[in-house]
Amino acid sequence: MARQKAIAALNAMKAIGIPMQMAKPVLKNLLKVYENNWEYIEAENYRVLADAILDIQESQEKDMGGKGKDVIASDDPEPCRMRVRARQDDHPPPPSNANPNLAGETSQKRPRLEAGVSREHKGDGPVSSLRSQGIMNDEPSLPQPSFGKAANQDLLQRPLTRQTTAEVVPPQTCNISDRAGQTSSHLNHRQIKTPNQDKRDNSIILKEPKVEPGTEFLQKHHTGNCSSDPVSPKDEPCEYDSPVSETPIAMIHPSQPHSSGNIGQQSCHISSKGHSTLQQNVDGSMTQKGQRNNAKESLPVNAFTTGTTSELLSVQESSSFNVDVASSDLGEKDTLINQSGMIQKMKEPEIPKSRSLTSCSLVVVQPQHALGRSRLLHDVNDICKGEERVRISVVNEISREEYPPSFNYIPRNIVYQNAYVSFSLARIGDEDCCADCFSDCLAAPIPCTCARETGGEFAYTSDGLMKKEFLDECISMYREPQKHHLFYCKDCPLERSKNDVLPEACKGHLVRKFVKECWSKCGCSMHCGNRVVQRGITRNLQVFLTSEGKGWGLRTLDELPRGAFVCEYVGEVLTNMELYDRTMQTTGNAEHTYPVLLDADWGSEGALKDEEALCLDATFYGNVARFINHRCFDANLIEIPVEVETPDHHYYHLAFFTTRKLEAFEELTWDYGIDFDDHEHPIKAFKCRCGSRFCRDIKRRRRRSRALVQ
Ligand SMILES: C[S@@+](CC[C@H](N)C(=O)[O-])C[C@H]1O[C@@H](n2cnc3c(N)ncnc32)[C@H](O)[C@@H]1O
Repeated sequence: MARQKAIAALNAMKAIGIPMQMAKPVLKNLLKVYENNWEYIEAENYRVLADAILDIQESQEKDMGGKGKDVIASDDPEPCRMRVRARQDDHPPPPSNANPNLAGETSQKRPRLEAGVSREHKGDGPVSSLRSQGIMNDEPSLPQPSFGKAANQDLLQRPLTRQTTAEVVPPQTCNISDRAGQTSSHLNHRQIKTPNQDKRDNSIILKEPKVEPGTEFLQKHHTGNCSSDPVSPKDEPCEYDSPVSETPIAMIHPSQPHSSGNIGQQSCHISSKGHSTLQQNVDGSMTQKGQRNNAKESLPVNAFTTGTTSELLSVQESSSFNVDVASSDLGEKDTLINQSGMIQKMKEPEIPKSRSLTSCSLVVVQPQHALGRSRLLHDVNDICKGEERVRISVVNEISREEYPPSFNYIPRNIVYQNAYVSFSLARIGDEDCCADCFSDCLAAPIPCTCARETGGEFAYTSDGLMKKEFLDECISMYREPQKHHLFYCKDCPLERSKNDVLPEACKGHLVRKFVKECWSKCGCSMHCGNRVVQRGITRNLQVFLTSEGKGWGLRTLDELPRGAFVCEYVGEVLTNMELYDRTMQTTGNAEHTYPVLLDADWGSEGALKDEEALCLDATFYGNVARFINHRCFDANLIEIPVEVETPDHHYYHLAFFTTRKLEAFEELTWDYGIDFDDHEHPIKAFKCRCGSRFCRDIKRRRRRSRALVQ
């Protein structure tokens, strides 16, 4: 509840132009001052909050000799403590539950704006916009808090008569705060409840019946006049209790394509010279990545383009390590390439300085236009734009002229901005590599040090599959998390990101099994059997429009054995704080992909800093995994953490392996871990059409129907 209130407050500030980073620490202090009495903070559309921010802004401007109008408060609330003001007695009294220790020091004094400091002349700052919207009046009618010890005392010296609710002007409905619930940060963490999160919430939804080995739910559909006669997923037939009205976002397309041009985005393709990763080429040979690929043309990508999709993209035959870097909406380049070939963003106005650029490997600028717009810019013959070793086609056998919304295809994760992901060789100690190995580690008589994460045994067979025992344990961990170990942070970065003001206690993180692959500092070759995920996609896959109304999906074109690596979940690496900010800014259109929390082994790293609490978001930059639809419980893929370039357990690759043998043309599915029972969640989960007999959503709907009948 407090979290939602905090989000609503921050949203209200945002609506009047006060960035969240500025509002957060002030709100935090206000809550202390008012002892979490939201009534006062919410009154008059968060008037006290806006006033307090203004005070700080004024104070900072004053401290800077009036020069700095655009001072942005850092996360450190220290500056808030710098001023103590006395207000005149024209305001209602403070909350009665204010610090009882100071109750004796009653005074009629109350904090106020400094005499002679007019808020009116502050010109174009957020608060003047507030005032222009009629949200702030000149005459304050509520307690005006100051901050810091002295300020607190000053505030608390007022008569301890609690203001009645009648005296408090109820907050007006702010257009943003209505949406706040829907766009709050925790939505993604909570919407995508991993099983461990389910456990955290004491939910019983994961106590699903275990799938009987070999159980299959066959019902084959023929989807249109597909030349290859694809077989639909082996889903059990499943009735839906009402027609689904929600149009999958993926099916929304610009109604009126315009002529091509470059509206709002330029892109350039830059090699990652600074990286020491190896890449296997299509022909199987290895090249050191990092050479500039001049051959690859930058393709302007924008929301409105004419022409057929296949005409619009030139497909590169060679696999390259390119990164799309977008410039700002204004078209100005706001990226730079540093000497080591890394891409860095030059300006990001709303990110506090305290979250400086760390040793990120790559930095991608968020294409601002991308939020919620569609572009018809896919090569239907290869949605990967030549970035993978295989081509992945797009087929639509259901409707005409509809292709997936545009996104930037990336074959590897890329740091958005603040995430701490360091791929330096120096950080890989002897215990994290097998420098003395040669050729294929799997062929050696004794497993090398790289097998340590998997209990001294390699996780892969010599056929490149996940070993049965390892896979079984991973599946059990995912499907029955209650049987496995949970780690509880003392100060949980995930909770901090959801609510910096009043973080809740850690709900627990599942300590999951890891695979450690050999890498560049190891002595073995790229053909070593302990390198599977880093080779990228090798299976023949296809993006297709599902017939069940789930939007686009991904399927295998060939039979796949159990334990086969299919693809990695690739996206932008974000801190959870960034995800919070991003989600606050995005509209509902961004919901078609699901950020994934990278919290598999937080326990091994002690207290994590915000820049180490990471997640992946494939909404704007991602690979084919962004098309994998959800299936409750008995999905045919499972994601397994794989450590490759860094021994850090806060960053790893999330690799999808098959949980059973798959037929050709079966849809690939993955259990997002959504808790369909989570009614408090600000964002409604989609109506699940997974078709599984264990569907949690169908069960929920059945329960609800039964309850209504009784
Ligand atoms: C990661 S995307 C998967 C790709 C998506 N279908 C598309 O067209 O881009 C997740 C979204 O797909 C849809 N989706 C995934 N699984 C679904 C399911 N089991 N039932 C209904 N919709 C589903 C939902 O709209 C969800 O927000």
